[in-house]
Amino acid sequence: MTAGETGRGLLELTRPVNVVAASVLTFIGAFVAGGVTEEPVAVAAAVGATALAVGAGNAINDYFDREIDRINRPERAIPRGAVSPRGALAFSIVLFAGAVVLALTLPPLAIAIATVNLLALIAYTEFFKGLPGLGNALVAYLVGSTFLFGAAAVEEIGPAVVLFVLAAVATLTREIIKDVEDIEGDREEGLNTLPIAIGERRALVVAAVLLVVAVLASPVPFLRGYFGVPYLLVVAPADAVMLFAAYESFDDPTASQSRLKYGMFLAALAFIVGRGALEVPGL
Ligand SMILES: CC(C)=CCC/C(C)=C/CC/C(C)=C/CC/C(C)=C/COC[C@H](O)COP(=O)(O)O
Ligand SMILES: CC(C)=CCC/C(C)=C/CC/C(C)=C/CC/C(C)=C/COP(=O)(O)OP(=O)(O)O
Ligand SMILES: [Mg+2]
Repeated sequence: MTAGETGRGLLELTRPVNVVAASVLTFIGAFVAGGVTEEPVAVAAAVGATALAVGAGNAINDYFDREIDRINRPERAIPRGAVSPRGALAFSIVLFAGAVVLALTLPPLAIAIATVNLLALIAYTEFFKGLPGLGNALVAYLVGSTFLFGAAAVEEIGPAVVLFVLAAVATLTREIIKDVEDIEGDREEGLNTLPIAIGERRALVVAAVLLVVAVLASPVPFLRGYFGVPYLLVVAPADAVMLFAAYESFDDPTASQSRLKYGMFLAALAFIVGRGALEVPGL
């Protein structure tokens, strides 16, 4: 294995797309709270802590999942031999340490959120992933919490709570669909995920109902005055993509979970556009 292949493997372990996306969510939390210009250093520290924590969480997840991934995802860095399990664990520990250092520079509520999240990231795979729905709910909380974390960094949590709920419910939907996709490997490993516990179709119905609830609630940030009218113009197509993905999940969970992720990214853009529109007179 060359140094370049190992380096690429380590980068891959972090799931850089998720690292960037989660970091953007933390920024949005601070942006919606109106604190980016007043507290740029705190916002940068919160975004950095999120990036390092998500990278660490993904790396330690692949370390703990290395046997499942030999079945479900043999192309991943550890099963294909690009990174050793011990190397992945050491890399994760370094990233976790960096997240702690940055989080400790933040206000008490942000430190509290980071403490819960870092412990949850370490505990997720070993203790929660195999519990029907609980593992999914923990990942959903983690994703939604990024908005709270960014808002807590600038000490104005209010508007982020609605975004927390929307992101958590949409992520819960996607996590359930991902478990349907991974059901064979999870079953081999003795994990009692929701699709294994209640059946694939029932799990997909639960996922679809959750998403419909989130979509119906998606106008709330506009109704509460957190976002301007342009928010509705961007969240509407995002809602349509996510609803189609939920419908698609019954036939093709792989395509569905991927499309759902893009719909959620578009919804995150709607949050940025919606809050930015309030700064533009007349919008
Ligand atoms: C209805 C409505 C308006 C919903 C809002 C949806 C929203 C803004 C969701 C945020 C989701 C998002 C952009 C998450 C960031 C990416 C991330 C950290 C995902 C969580 O990763 C866990 C996942 O299981 C990893 O698997 P994979 O993504 O396949 O690598
Ligand atoms: C704000 C702070 C301090 C932290 C943010 C924490 C966040 C946003 C975490 C995002 C969610 C995350 C990275 C969870 C880690 C565990 C993980 C990758 C769960 C999904 O993995 P599996 O259920 O094993 O499925 P796959 O590995 O096939 O994706
Ligand atoms: Mg995994």
